[in-house]
Amino acid sequence: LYQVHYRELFDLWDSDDVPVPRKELLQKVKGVDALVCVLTEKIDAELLDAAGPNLKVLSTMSVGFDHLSLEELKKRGIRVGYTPDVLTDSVAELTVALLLTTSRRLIEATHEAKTGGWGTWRTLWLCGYELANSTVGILGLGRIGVAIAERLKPFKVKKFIYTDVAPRPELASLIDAEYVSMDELASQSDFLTVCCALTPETKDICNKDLFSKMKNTSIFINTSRGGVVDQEDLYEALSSGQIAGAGLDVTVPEPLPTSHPLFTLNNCVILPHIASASYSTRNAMSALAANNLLLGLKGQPMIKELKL
Ligand SMILES: O=C(O)[C@H](O)CO
Repeated sequence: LYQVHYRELFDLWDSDDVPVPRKELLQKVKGVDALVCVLTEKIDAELLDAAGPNLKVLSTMSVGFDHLSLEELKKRGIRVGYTPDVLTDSVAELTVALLLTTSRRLIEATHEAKTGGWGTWRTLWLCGYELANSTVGILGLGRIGVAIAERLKPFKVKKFIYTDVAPRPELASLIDAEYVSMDELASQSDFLTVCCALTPETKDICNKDLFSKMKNTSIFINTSRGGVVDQEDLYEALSSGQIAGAGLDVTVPEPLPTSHPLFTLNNCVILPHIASASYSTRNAMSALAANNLLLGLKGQPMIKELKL
């Protein structure tokens, strides 16, 4: 009985291997009151039209919301829940792991050890860059940027700097970070980590112009969204030695085709968008997404709701 009831009330795409095919989603969404989605689903006018006027609540299991057409949602009076905060620790932890993997060349090193490249101990072999006495730059200071800096501080970082649309003194004071211009961020950072959301303003913000101002000993890290980086410019900067290395957890597109030129570079570490992928965080994200949805359906304030 429970199952029959359940099936009448819910429709679940029960596969973690492939996203729901768009055609199927457009059919199944028809007439629903509420929808939970992840970042692989584009929630745009076409989908909202297919859902129709019953749809009152959308809950995305993500902190990012660049897959949602906020304007279209607002126009239709649809409330939107999302999942900030619960993933901050996991994303910050992975960012530190990716930074160290890139700067200390761990992927190259394990490859050499496994494939016979490990000869005698050599003075400059596989040397990288260390955090001690470095300047770490944060592009877009929010909860995640602060959490990354808090984790990096014990590595004896000398200075934290950040840029954003405007100074964020409250957050910056938590990590003693100095507000600088974009140009200063580029030229002073030994490690530059991107933590901003993808918006029309930040699209391709990490481009030739930024890379050309960076030191050729600096490491670029992105765990936000691939769209903030001009990947052709990044390839150029990495292959010409303009910058020392890059660690990316996000790309355009995702998955990044295995034939992509960035995969040919030893100084580029690419992860498949796993920053929040810990069991506890994904559980917390899904519980928050479900609770946001239920509260929205009851007409109550969601735990985490986007202001449209
Ligand atoms: O937006 C998000 O939530 C991350 O990219 C995936 O956890």
